Amino acid sequence: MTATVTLGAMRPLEDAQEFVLGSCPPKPPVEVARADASGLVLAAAVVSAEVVPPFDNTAVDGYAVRSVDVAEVPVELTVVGEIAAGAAPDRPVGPGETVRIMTGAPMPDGADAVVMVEDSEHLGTDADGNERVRLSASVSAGAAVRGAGDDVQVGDEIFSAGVVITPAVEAVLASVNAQTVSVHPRLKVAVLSTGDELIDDGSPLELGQIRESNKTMLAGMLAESGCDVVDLGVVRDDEAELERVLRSAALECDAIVSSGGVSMGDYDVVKAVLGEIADMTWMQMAIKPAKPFAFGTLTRDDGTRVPIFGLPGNPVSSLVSYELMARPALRRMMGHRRLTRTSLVAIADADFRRQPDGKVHFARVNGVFADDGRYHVVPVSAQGSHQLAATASADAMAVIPDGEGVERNGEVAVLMLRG
Ligand SMILES: Nc1nc2c(c(=O)[nH]1)N[C@H]1C(S)=C(S)[C@@H](COP(=O)(O)OP(=O)(O)OC[C@H]3O[C@@H](n4cnc5c(N)ncnc54)[C@H](O)[C@@H]3O)O[C@H]1N2
Ligand code: MOO
Repeated sequence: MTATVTLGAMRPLEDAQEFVLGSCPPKPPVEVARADASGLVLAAAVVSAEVVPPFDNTAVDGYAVRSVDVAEVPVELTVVGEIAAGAAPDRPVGPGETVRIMTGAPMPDGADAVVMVEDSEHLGTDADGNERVRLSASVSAGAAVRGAGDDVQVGDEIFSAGVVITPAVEAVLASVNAQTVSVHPRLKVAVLSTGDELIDDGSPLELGQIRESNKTMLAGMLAESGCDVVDLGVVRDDEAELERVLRSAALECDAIVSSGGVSMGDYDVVKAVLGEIADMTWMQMAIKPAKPFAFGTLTRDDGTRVPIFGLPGNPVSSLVSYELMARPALRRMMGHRRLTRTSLVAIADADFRRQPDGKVHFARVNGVFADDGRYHVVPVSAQGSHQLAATASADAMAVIPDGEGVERNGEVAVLMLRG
């Protein structure tokens, strides 16, 4: 395989994103049990085979009545039975009669409305042994009755392809007895970090060593994106070992995310190995941070192309690169229609000064929705690409176009990082 090295010219972000998305098509649909589908994206519309609610039922606890019997109130009626939720009525309601009924219970024949229990007074048993109640509210036909099918009818297309299976969607699927659904499968994504300087076993650091942190972050971000994560650990600077790990990950996983080794280092094991076994493009993107980025595919024997995202090693750059490059692509593979984070126009509560350098800057910010209804942002305290401590609690990234920056009180586009 040959590696394409883009030197000199920086690639516009949108161009790089389009290039990556083009190699990350949605995974073919699979039929899965509803219980395993939470968070996944429907690949086909769901048409209901059942009605919801399945029968006319009461919306309140009270007395099922014939509405004509309560046209004039107060009125006394004979209580001829009781229907709890889950029970079936065993007799109709005749003139002058009522049935005590609990929320959700089926309406008995004859009754066409329900008087709330708050509007009743239990009178006890009369001389003939009949239980009597006085009702003080007049209700019209249909009052407090939830008709069969007034939520979902047989044949309704309740969800279209592309809908995300949230807990509420899952509940509706349960309510119409959809036992399986056609979805884009959950992605299994391998994550690794590379470099002999990385220590992840808690041992004391020697000069030159640092603690591994990117993989910890990326594994969490992948899980947050709805992927199953396969942690490949820290792979040492050993070509044979890295090749073995990557090849085996490509057999088992739908995508691979690595951090480190994508910049200009004289000799880099990641570059050497990926250049050998995958079809990689090494880019310098016109953004800061996260300028260096690599993307490619490793082709399995069966022809499946497994995307590989080579994120930069600097921790903040790794985070930004994941957000801008890997997350949208992985979401596309999982069938999501909306690939990017929520964006909005915010008010800069501080100067966002910068110098022209041909790049779009992504400043990490904290923000609040203020009383004026606008989102107000200030930069986090440190903006270096090695200063993850400041970025970790950022709410959003402010997009500062090439130029002199944005002045305090000016408008600035932001990409939300959470929520
Ligand atoms: N001559 C140039 N040097 C650099 C350039 C450039 O354009 N020309 N770009 C800089 C930029 S921008 C970035 S970002 C970094 C990207 O470097 P690499 O992706 O090659 O990553 P490394 O060199 O391996 O590491 C960079 C930095 O990050 C630390 N790191 C790496 N992995 C981890 C990890 N898993 N956990 C925590 N920290 C990690 C590593 O120790 C380095 O400090 O290149 C610039 N250089
Ligand atoms: O991507 Mo580097 O992002 O500017 O530190």
